[in-house]
This record gives sequence, structure tokens and C-alpha cells, in this order.
Amino acid sequence: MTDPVTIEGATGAVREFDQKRAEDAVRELLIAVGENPDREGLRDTPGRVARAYQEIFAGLWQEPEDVLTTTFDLGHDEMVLVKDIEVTSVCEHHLVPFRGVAHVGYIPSHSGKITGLSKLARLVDVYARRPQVQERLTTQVADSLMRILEPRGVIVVIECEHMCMSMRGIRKPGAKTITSAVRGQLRDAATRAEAMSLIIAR
Ligand SMILES: Nc1nc2c(ncn2[C@@H]2O[C@H](COP(=O)(O)OP(=O)(O)OP(=O)(O)O)[C@@H](O)[C@H]2O)c(=O)[nH]1
Ligand SMILES: [Zn+2]
Repeated sequence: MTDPVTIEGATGAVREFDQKRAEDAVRELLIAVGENPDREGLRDTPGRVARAYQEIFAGLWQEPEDVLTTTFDLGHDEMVLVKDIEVTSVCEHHLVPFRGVAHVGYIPSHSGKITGLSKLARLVDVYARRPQVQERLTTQVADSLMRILEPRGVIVVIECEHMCMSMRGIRKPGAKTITSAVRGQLRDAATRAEAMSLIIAR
């Protein structure tokens, strides 16, 4: 059995993803909106939606330490930046997706402790696969990198379009939200400017 990640404010009411409970909830939702969950096309929908949510929220059962396991001492102590990491998360206010890209950079510790490049993208996924707000997603990626790799600095920039702003509500498709979290030496104006120029270069 997977242990749930302790998230501040969460009830921790279940010890593992509760497929039955999720299916029942989707069935109830279909009834509430005026649909018939027993009609042919919807009969398997609660099960499908529940399985989809299990995947979409898989990060609730993962810790960042689970993915930042591979580290190397390469002696490289200058900036490493992976940009345009596709990110899909779910807004915790409306439970609809927000999508875009994340850029994650860090300056390794003097000993040159670095991680595999794919692990930076995996780290983004751990936090993206939870009910989120973009600001928290951004700071969580930055803070966990600082904690685990102990680098001299970190920069995380995330650019997303929120479906809750495009398919409903204010209905402004195309509006992008940009958030950043900058830690350690990357707060220095020149270093930060270097990182930003790499991020915005196309
Ligand atoms: N700061 C922040 N706000 C978000 C994010 N995702 C969605 N929101 C906002 O959360 C707010 C929720 O506002 P409410 O007034 O409680 O909900 P609402 O009546 O559905 O709001 P509208 O979207 O304006 O119709 C909205 O302004 C959303 O745009 C996010 O990642 N960060
Ligand atoms: Zn929303």
C-alpha cells in the first residue's frame, strides 16, 4: 500500500486512491447536472473518470525524494537549465486543467552535485499531479530542489493557460499566467538576468 503524502490542510481520509468512492461521486455528479448515468454512452464513464483522476492526481502519493534519487558528482558547478518542460496540472478551485511550460534551472553546489535532467521534469510532474494553484506549484518545485540538491541557487518559471479562465467564467482564452520562484545565488541580478535571457530565447 502506498502511503499518502502529508499535505497541509488535507484530511488524509483515505490511505490509497479510493476507486469506488470516486466512481460513486462521478455518478452523482452526472445525475446532478441532469444526465442519466445508466444510458449506454455513460455507463462506463464513472469508472473511466475515476481511473483518469487516479492518474491526474498520482502526485498525491509521491514525494519529491522519490524522483530526485539519481545524483552525480560531476564537478560541474555552473548553471543547468531545462526549459519548455510541458506541464499539465489541475486548478484546485475549479478542478479543470491548467497547461503550459515550466523552466527549471539551478546552480549546483560547489561539490557539483547534480541530478539527471529528466528528474527535473519528473519533479515538476510530482507537484503538477495534485490539485494546485500555479504559485504553489512553482514554489514547491523550487523549494524541494533547494532542500534535496542543496544547490547554490534555483530558478523556476512557469507559464500556463488556465482553462478556468478560458472555457468558463471570464472566458479569456490565450491569457497566460507567469509565476517565478528564485532562490539563493540566482537572486543576484546578473545571474538572474542570465537565466531569464536563456529562458526567453527562442
Ligand atoms: N492565484 C491563483 N488563482 C487561481 C489559480 N487558478 C485559478 N485561480 C483563480 O481562483 C479564483 C477563484 O475565484 P472565486 O471568486 O472564488 O471563484 P469564481 O466565482 O469561479 O471566479 P471566476 O473564475 O472569476 O468566475 C479565480 O479568480 C481564478 O482565476 C491559480 O493557480 N492561482
Ligand atoms: Zn480555476
